[in-house]
Order: sequence, then structure tokens, then C-alpha cells
Amino acid sequence: MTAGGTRVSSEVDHVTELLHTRAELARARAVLTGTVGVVMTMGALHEGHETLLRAARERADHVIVTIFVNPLQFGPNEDFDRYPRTLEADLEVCRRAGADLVFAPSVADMYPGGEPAVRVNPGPLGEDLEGLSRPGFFHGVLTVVLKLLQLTRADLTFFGEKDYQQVTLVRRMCRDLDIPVEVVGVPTVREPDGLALSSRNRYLSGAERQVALSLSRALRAGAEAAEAGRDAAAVLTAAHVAFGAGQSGARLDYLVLTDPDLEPGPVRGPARLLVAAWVGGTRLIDNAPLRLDPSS
Ligand SMILES: Nc1ncnc2c1ncn2[C@@H]1O[C@H](COP(=O)(O)OP(=O)(O)OP(=O)(O)O)[C@@H](O)[C@H]1O
Ligand SMILES: CC(C)(CO)[C@@H](O)C(=O)[O-]
Ligand code: BAL
Repeated sequence: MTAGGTRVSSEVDHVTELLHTRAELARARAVLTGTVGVVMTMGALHEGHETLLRAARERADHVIVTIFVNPLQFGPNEDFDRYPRTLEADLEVCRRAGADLVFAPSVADMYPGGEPAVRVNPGPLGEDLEGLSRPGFFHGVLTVVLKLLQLTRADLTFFGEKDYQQVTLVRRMCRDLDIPVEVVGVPTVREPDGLALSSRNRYLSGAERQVALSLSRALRAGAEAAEAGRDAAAVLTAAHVAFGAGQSGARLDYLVLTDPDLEPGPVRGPARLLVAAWVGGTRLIDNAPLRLDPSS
């Protein structure tokens, strides 16, 4: 036991400590010297999260994992109550990946004054794509990310490209608000058949799991069309056809081809293809980089 936390594992030279309160975190953080990397999660950890943890382990002297299902980013009809909470299994993943501190606060500890009246405004990009379907989502995400950056005083923070709009907005927030942290994007980890790993994949039945492949299939078809030198319109058409609208069983929310920084305007050269769709009652997202021939 150290600094008021709980020792959850001990190897010859490594201890992962579980902290539940901001006071425990402050005490444990105060004795860390060198660089600190933070990986923020909502738990239900999988190989995608583990890849972020390993990237953090490689780059930073100390690794902090946060596990917090943030009510602020869930809409009234979303899955906050049923979101999977698997702390014991999550701690095992953190231990295996060599995390030093795991911060798993309660809602009351994160928001001691109740719902915060002051929140980060994500700007116009926060209202587009995910923000269109999930109003207030990025206000909630950026607010908790900023709070966790303050509480951990991280030098580096690691975000998965699976949530591409999220990592883009976190970068923009850190730039626009002069937050002294390096934001590291980590490529999406996939199942062998292409499905992007996601905690919400747990909601899928066997049949829905097959239907969910329409997202990565659409991205692959778009990327192949781009590689073949097709123009933006043809790339999007190829992606739509491969998604199988009306036949796949998935309900498309959006399928868009944009600039890699998600800036509005014409797309040339490097680009990003992003997709969101409902599979039964589960909303999934995915995206992929591609390169359009500037002369196409
Ligand atoms: N397949 C993946 N590859 C790389 N990073 C990932 C992957 N899945 C999640 N992450 C990253 O892990 C971090 C924590 O995400 P989160 O805990 O919401 O997991 P999730 O799988 O995205 O969950 P959900 O299914 O609820 O969206 C985020 O930075 C997210 O982008
Ligand atoms: C960044 C995050 C942990 C904020 O709650 C969440 O949006 C997530 O898990 O991607
Ligand atoms: N994976 C990003 C967090 C969310 O969808 O709520």
C-alpha cells in the first residue's frame, strides 16, 4: 500500500496502484519524477486500449490509466447505465501493460459540485459528424479530458484513432487553450476480419457482429478505390456500395470523405474516410486514412 491507494499487483520491480479519489491521485502523482503519460478510458478494456498503454509505456517514464464512465458525454437516451463496468478485469490489463497508477474515481469525486456549469466548447467541429447525432457529446468529452489532464498533470496523452474526431478535437483544444501536453494518436486496432475493437462490440449478437463488418468493408473499398486513382466522388460511391445500404442490415448515419484535420472544403491528397452506423441498438464508428491522387 502506498500514498493511500491499493496495491493491485506486485512483480519483482513493478506495482500497479489503484486510486479512487482525487486526493489519492494527488498524493501518488506528487512523488513521480520524470515524464507522465496518461491513457484515458471508460473501462471494459480490450486490445485497443492495451495498445495505447504499451505506447505510453514506451514513451513516458510513468503511465497513468484513468477509468471513468463520464455521464457528461452521454445523452438522455444513451447507454450510460448499461455501459460495461469491469474493473477487476481492467486492472489485470493495466497490470499486464505495466501501468503505474489506475485512477477510477466516482462521479461524485469527478464532479463534486454536481454537473459543471462551465464546460469546454468544442467549436463548430464539435457540432458536426458525431456531434450531430450526439448533441453535447464533445462538450462532455473535452471537459472531462481537460479535468483529467489537470489532475494527472500529464506530459503526454494517448488517444486512439478509432475515435478520430475525438483525437482531432483533443489536439485542437490543447493547441487553442495552450495546454502543455503532447497528444499522441495511435492507429486503430482491428479484429482479423477488419472489425475495429470497441467496448460496445460486447453489445452485438453473433449475427450483428457479422453485420458490423459493413463499416470496415466500406472503408476498405474506399481506400482501394483511392489507391486505384479514382476521384473523391468515385471513392465515396465505392464505399457506399460496399457498405451495402439497405441490404447490410446496418443503418448508415454518415459516410464522409474529409481533410485529415476534419477541416471543411475540398479534399485533395491525404484524406480521411469516416463512417458511423447503427447495428441493431448499437451505434458503431470507424475511419481510415487514404490518399487521393491530387490530379484526379
Ligand atoms: N480499436 C481501437 N484501437 C485503438 N484505440 C482504441 C480502440 N478502441 C478504443 N480506443 C481508444 O481507447 C481510448 C478509450 O476509449 P473507450 O474507453 O471509449 O473505448 P472504446 O472501445 O472506444 O469504447 P466505445 O465502444 O464505448 O466507444 C480512446 O482513446 C479510444 O480511441
Ligand atoms: C476520452 C474519454 C475517456 C473521455 O471520457 C472517452 O471519450 C473515451 O473513452 O474515448
Ligand atoms: N469511445 C468514445 C466515447 C464514447 O463513445 O462515449
